[in-house]
Amino acid sequence: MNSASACCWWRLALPIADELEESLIWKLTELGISRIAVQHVPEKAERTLLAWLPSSEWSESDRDQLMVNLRPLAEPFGLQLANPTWCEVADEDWSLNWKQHWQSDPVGQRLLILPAWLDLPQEYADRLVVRMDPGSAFGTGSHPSTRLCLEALEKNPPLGLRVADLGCGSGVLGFAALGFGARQVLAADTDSQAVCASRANAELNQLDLDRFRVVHGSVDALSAQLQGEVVDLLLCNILAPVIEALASSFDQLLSANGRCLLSGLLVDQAPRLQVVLEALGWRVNSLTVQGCWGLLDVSKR
Ligand SMILES: C[S@@+](CC[C@H](N)C(=O)[O-])C[C@H]1O[C@@H](n2cnc3c(N)ncnc32)[C@H](O)[C@@H]1O
Repeated sequence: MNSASACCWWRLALPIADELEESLIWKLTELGISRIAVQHVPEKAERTLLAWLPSSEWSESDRDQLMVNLRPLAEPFGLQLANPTWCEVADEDWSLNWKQHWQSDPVGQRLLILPAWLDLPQEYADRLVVRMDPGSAFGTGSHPSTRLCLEALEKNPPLGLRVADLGCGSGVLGFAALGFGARQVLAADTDSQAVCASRANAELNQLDLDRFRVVHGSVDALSAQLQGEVVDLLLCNILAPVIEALASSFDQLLSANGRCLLSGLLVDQAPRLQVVLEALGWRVNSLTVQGCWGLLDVSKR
């Protein structure tokens, strides 16, 4: 094996069954791995989960341990994980891979997520187009937790609202919110690559700073940007334990009638999160489910 180098990545390639895709992506994200792609090969009816890990941070024993952590996820489905293939690749491999496998993606009835390098397909000419070049940030719109938010925004458009997007990734939720009528979006992410990707995508969608602004950090960074003002809607697609840890600070960001769309939780985690949120004084309006993922719509009481 090559020695680890700071500019290279370990690329994991793991053939998977359809039903394992969501829980494996969830587990990888929980373990701090956000550079993930799934290759679909329709003619072969199979898919391969790809993940990129910085070589300098993942020793051979760390990678073995990662597989030990992933294997139990197949058990509830009566499946076994295939053997992974690891290879060391250069930085550009990540984005090249996206470009090969990412297609225009209609979401709901009105939205189209369109990769930056593709032309608008004629059949979607009447859709609201969000152009994206996700770089290495999560958020192509294809993950169920993202789709749940996008569909909720379409169903209940944030007309004239000021919106915050916490954990913005590539910025996709904020751009869709603006497309569905939001007045302004303030976004934040703790991953500096996500901040860069969101800025680049804002430019791609020709949004100026009055409408879309992104900052590095979390709730505190949003608060600092707001300078005592508030938003009407908070979008937060992060994992349940993170939402749980941050929930007590959401209140300061929101207006008296404020609402939150909280995604990134597994359906099994919803009851616990609901109890935590209610204890903090939030009213849970609905739980929407897609596969094993859930979205909670909550508002101030
Ligand atoms: C699941 S991705 C969601 C990306 C995008 N909003 C979407 O819906 O597709 C979660 C994002 O939250 C960011 N994140 C994780 N913990 C965070 C925190 N405490 N505050 C702000 N961002 C956080 C991650 O860096 C990642 O970009």
